[in-house]
Amino acid sequence: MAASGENQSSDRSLAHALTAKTPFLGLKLYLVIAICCTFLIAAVSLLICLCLRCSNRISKRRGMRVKNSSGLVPLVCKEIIKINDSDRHQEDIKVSEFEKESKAIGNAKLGKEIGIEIEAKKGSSGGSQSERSSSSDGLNIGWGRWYSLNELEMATRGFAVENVIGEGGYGIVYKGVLQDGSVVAVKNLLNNKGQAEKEFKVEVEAIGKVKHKHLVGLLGYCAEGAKRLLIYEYVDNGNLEQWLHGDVGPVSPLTWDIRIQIAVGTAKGLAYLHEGLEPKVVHRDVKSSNILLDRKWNPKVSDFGLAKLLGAEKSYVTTRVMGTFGYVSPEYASTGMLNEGSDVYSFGVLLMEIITGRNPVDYSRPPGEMNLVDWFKGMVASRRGEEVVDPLIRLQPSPRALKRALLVCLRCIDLDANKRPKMGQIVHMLEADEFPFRVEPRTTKETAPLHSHSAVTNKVPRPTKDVEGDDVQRSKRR
Ligand SMILES: Nc1ncnc2c1ncn2[C@@H]1O[C@H](COP(=O)(O)OP(=O)(O)OP(=O)(O)O)[C@@H](O)[C@H]1O
Repeated sequence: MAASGENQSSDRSLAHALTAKTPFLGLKLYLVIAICCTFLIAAVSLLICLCLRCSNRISKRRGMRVKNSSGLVPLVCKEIIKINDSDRHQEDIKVSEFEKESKAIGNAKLGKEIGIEIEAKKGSSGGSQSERSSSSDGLNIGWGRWYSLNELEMATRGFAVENVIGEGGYGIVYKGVLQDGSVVAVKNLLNNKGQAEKEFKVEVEAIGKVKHKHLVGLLGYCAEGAKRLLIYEYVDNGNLEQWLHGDVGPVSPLTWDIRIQIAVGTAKGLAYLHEGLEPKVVHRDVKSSNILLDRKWNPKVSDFGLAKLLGAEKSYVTTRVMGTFGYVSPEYASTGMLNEGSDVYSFGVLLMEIITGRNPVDYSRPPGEMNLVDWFKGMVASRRGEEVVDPLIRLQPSPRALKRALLVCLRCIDLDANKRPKMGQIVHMLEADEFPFRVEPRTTKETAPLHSHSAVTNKVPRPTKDVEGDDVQRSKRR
């Protein structure tokens, strides 16, 4: 009884204490306790949430490391190192532009590869410094790889003067030997902010994926700090300009057949850029110093720095006029309107240069001969076509072969860009024995003299399907 009385009195005093007012805002004790408990629960929940997010991030990072260690995607690119959280929003914008670009490029494989690169860019911003520096060496980037500056310095013996192969408008080109013994050409782009970097981006993104036996392959690039370098396959026999205009002695090693082989290979490389890619690529700087040669005189078109991607739906793009004096088509020079017809014109000038051994513009010649195109047209118009052949060619071409080559030149430089043949047609024209002769009346046409451009194109049948297309094959078989 006494015990139960004690219990009752302690319950009463507890209830009294709980309902008693506290100094905290005059609230009753049980209310204060309830508020404290709520705060505590909220704080604990918040803490648990934070821990969960943290562990999620760690496991994501681990997952990425595993993926990267398989070599599927590069962990980071040096360019990405500079990205910090404050740049994050900016970077997201860049990535979406990048995505747009990859869509514009249109090539499914290319888009996929760029997609991988975007993933790598997005994921890399959280990587540690040690991860970044260790992963920058020799990473596969789908079409090529990133090279470290250190690796290139070793390859070129510290960019030694003795390793310089040449110098172009955008930088110095060095010969380099990589650690695995492979020889490369390293183009060290001038640190000229606007242009060089722009060229760099165009080349890297657009040309890296382009592989063709008559195009100089881009193997990869290096971007460290302000340095921008492009690494190309090394082509070991100089460029066409050196062989045409250099001191080769009284007889050129470039025979007529070799010259035509060079012209055909070049045309094939350009045809691939214009017709084999979607969207097409216009080279914009077709000229003899951009035709590299191997020991068997196989040509490789180089220097895609000026390349501009054309959207499939566009027939031309308007852009700032670039290219090299003497090779630029009149409509491109005057309006800046560029399409593959401009490359065809430049190819026509290049073919004239190959045939004649003359520079497109040569101020050391008499006034009437300074401009190759004008002189050439004049010579053909006055039926002196045989006289335009390079005097350093010992064995003259047959009249038939010469006529074919001269006619291709004239077709390429047609002032009406729409009338110029496509590069693919040019390949056929240069290779087809029948061109520009019909199969039957060959004997009579063969002896016909060459006339001026317009006269020739009127008299001789234009290379329609009969000459350029399937029918060529048929007539050959016949
Ligand atoms: N992949 C390569 N392999 C071997 N030599 C090369 C290679 N790329 C360039 N060269 C050499 O380096 C020289 C400079 O090349 P680059 O493309 O920079 O300039 P360019 O074509 O002479 O002039 P521009 O910049 O006006 O087009 C070329 O003349 C060429 O002989």
